[in-house]
Amino acid sequence: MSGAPVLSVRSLSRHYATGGGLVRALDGVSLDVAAGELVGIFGPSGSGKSTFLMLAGLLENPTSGEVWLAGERVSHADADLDSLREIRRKRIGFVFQKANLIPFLSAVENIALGLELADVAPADAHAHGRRLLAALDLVHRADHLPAKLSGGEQQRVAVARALANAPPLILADEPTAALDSVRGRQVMEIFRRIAGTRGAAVLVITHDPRSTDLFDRIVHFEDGRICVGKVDR
Ligand SMILES: Nc1ncnc2c1ncn2[C@@H]1O[C@H](COP(=O)(O)OP(=O)(O)OP(=O)(O)O)[C@@H](O)[C@H]1O
Repeated sequence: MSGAPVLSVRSLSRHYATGGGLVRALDGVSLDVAAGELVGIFGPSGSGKSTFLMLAGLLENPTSGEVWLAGERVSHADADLDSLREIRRKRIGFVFQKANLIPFLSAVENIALGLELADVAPADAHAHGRRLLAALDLVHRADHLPAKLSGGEQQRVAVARALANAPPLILADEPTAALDSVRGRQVMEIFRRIAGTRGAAVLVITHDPRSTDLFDRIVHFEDGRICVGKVDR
């Protein structure tokens, strides 16, 4: 459906039954994110940010509520996670705190791998990987193994890998937490660029208040909910 938000989350909850009682990790969160939007997710530790990203990213089912992608309901309490794998692979790019690159593959091979698994010819996958690395000022490191790259370079490779199949939705969970402020800023600026030039919807969980100027919108989580009154800057 054209015009629909890239991501629409409706009354999403995730509860865990633990020995100590019911944990309401996420408790009725609704949020729409449009194409081209860069949204920052802030909130104290344990406020439900990562849980939200896992559910929005179709990595877990909610206890209740729904996740819609481009106007299509894809996830709900009874959704079959296995059947969501294909949607996840094609339509969502993930970046986590650690780059988690495959150590015995070069930077460009790390990016190309997912494309090759999706039946892109190896030569095309590698050429595309190099183009992405060039866009992130990293093409001179294309043939290096991850161990030869700095933390910031590894994280940029991870961003390139997430972009490889041009997903309309990028979800990043504290992608700059392991980086110094300069490199962290670089990575955040790349997300800004991706939203602006590729029209991707990008959600980034961060604790770093130094990047707030880059976001179109900031959402604050507290106790598994979005803080009303703090939704927009
Ligand atoms: N599998 C689980 N079982 C029980 N409780 C859980 C589980 N996963 C998360 N929680 C709880 O849900 C709440 C929200 O956790 P979540 O990881 O989403 O918070 P967060 O805001 O991402 O925190 P941080 O900033 O520290 O990463 C926390 O109280 C956490 O302990």
